[in-house]
Amino acid sequence: MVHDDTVISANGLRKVFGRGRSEHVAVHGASFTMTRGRNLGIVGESGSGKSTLARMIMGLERPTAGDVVVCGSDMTRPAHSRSARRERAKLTQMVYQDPFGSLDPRQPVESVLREVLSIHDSGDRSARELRIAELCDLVGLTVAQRSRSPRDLSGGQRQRVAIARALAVEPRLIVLDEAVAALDISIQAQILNLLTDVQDATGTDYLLISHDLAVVSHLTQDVIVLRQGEIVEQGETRVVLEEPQHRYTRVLRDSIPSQRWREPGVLERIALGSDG
Ligand SMILES: Nc1ncnc2c1ncn2[C@@H]1O[C@H](COP(=O)(O)OP(=O)(O)OP(=O)(O)O)[C@@H](O)[C@H]1O
Repeated sequence: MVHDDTVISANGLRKVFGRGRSEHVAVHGASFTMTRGRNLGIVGESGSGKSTLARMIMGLERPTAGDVVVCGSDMTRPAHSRSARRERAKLTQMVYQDPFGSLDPRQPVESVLREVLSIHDSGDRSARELRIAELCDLVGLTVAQRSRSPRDLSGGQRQRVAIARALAVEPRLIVLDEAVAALDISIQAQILNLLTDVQDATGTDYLLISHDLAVVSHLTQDVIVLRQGEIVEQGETRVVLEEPQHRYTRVLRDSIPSQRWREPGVLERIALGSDG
């Protein structure tokens, strides 16, 4: 049964690519629930099916079997009409590892946001300009940075633009697909802190795909562990990381050289420059 506070309800989600001898099962019957106010992490090594699972949740990949409902909307069916696609965009937005996945390198930041707002927002021109300023303030882009294009910004600034672009639509859920993986550790910490502030301000929930358990433990309350397309463990992030029940989770956890995910607040300390 789907409750009002259910953000994602996935039942037996399965994805098979190719046919015959080239058939590959990327996701084997994944079932789980994500609840409002509890960010969910999906962890697993490269090729374990994290992005395929996320793409099915967003309605970008059609499942071979099973179904997924996001905030009451069935994402299994293709969204053919423009209004259906617009409705879907208001449910979920994605922030990628490479911001150029959602940004034109040459389009100035303000123009990116203006375009998104004009598609999704019925407000007038002056309301849109106010909203652009509000979004840039929220993600910490200076006035000078707003008139630049993404190719003239740093990696961290570009990720701020990608986050502002996602927020412009006021989605119920933001999917962060390795969104901080390409950033230096101190910039990574700044963006994670920004994501926490944005969540406090907007109430958007996050689905976080990451191979980095420090990032997962910083931002999520619940976690799913994927191995070769199968969920081998799921539960509260703290419990799963502290007391993994599955051997694969232990291997993932122990493969982090410094075990730094254990230290509460380690990312904040790095961001503040007080971590040795
Ligand atoms: N369009 C596709 N056609 C065929 N195989 C695919 C396709 N997309 C993904 N796969 C395969 O499905 C498996 C899961 O891929 P997926 O990208 O979901 O993994 P991932 O866990 O996100 O990996 P990474 O962390 O490296 O991004 C991989 O073996 C991949 O090669």
